[in-house]
Amino acid sequence: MDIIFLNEFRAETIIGVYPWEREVPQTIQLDLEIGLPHSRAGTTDDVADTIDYGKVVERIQQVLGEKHFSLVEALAEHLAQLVMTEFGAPWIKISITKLGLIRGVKRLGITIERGAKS
Ligand SMILES: Nc1nc2c(c(=O)[nH]1)N=C([C@H](O)[C@@H](O)CO)CN2
Repeated sequence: MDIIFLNEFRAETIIGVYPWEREVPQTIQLDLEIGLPHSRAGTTDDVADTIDYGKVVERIQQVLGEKHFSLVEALAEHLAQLVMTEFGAPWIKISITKLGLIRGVKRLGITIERGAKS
């Protein structure tokens, strides 16, 4: 399977379980590996034959501006389902990282994998 990756994609969103987190946007980091349904683009050299990673970034930024989750688990699940259904990815691995939120912990978050990797 061919895999597109997006590393250290940083964006602002409202996320968290505490009242202050419902008011103040936080910078989160997203790391994605997105399986492609086929490897055609390697020979056709045509963006129509792959998943356009620019469009994935735009769509995720839109979601982060519009939807507010409590848990990193829920955000990861939502984005995983979105990329699979809207972009036709058969498999995705996504990590959501909160940065420097808890004293003594540099990064914390979740990694999930959905779909089938061939
Ligand atoms: N498993 C999780 N635990 C916690 C989460 C979370 O998203 N998943 N979130 C919080 C708070 O929002 C935290 O980020 C603030 O310190 C606590 N635990």
